Amino acid sequence: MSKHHSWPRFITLEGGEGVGKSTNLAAMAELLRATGRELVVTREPGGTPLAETIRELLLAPRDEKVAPDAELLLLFAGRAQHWQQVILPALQRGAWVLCDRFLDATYAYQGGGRGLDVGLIDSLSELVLKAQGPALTLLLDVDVATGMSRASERAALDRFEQEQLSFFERVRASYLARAEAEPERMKRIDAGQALAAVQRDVASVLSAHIAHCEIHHVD
Ligand SMILES: Nc1ncnc2c1ncn2[C@@H]1O[C@H](COP(=O)(O)OP(=O)(O)OP(=O)(O)O)[C@@H](O)[C@H]1O
Ligand SMILES: Cc1cn([C@H]2C[C@H](O)[C@@H](COP(=O)(O)O)O2)c(=O)[nH]c1=O
Repeated sequence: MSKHHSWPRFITLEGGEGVGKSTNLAAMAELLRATGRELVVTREPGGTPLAETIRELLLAPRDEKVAPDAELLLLFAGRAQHWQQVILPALQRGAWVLCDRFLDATYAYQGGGRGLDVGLIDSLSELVLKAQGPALTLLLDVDVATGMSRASERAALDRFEQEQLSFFERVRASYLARAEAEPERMKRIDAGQALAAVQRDVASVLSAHIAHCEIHHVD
């Protein structure tokens, strides 16, 4: 395996369903824009026209059972396109990239939730990302019942949101295990707090990271 490279200006936001990612993304973007650098805000699955088409395929509820391997390959097809066309060029020209979900979601949903072999995810990740990834990941974490009740306030549930609670318990456990294994990169935020407290914690972690990048003049 190649040596891992973390891009300091690549930041990802993760968590289960209804944890408040969309709600917190705008304030995060504002903090990053205040640095005066270019900011690219993007998401996975998606982030390019082709990858957004793949997102539609992945999220649409359907009668046909989707094979977990097929789901995984579709995710990585979209990720390859997104990485090569959007994320990597932005990082190379010195921009911040703020991405709503990335590789950790695959370990959590396809590894934890679907029970796919983690070695398979490692291999696809190596192929597509060549051991590159974010220097900072914020994990918004709340108990599954709270997250699902927040998510279900929306009009229609997508194919993932229609899964059983036990699926989301495995997703959450997998996210938490990753945060515990990589505490420097992946910061858990208690998303069960009132929104103002969540936003304060998010801003504190992000501001510390921005200050670190500025002090150390990272490129
Ligand atoms: N800390 C909070 N306390 C109470 N409600 C919240 C909190 N954070 C977000 N919400 C509410 O929960 C709902 C879901 O939030 P949001 O859409 O930001 O979640 P999400 O993580 O983006 O969801 P998904 O990933 O499923 O799209 C929204 O109605 C939002 O206003
Ligand atoms: C990147 C990624 C995403 N998913 C799932 C997780 C969510 O249910 C949907 C995306 O929708 P949201 O608007 O971001 O909540 O896709 C996944 O299973 N694996 C992944 O790698």
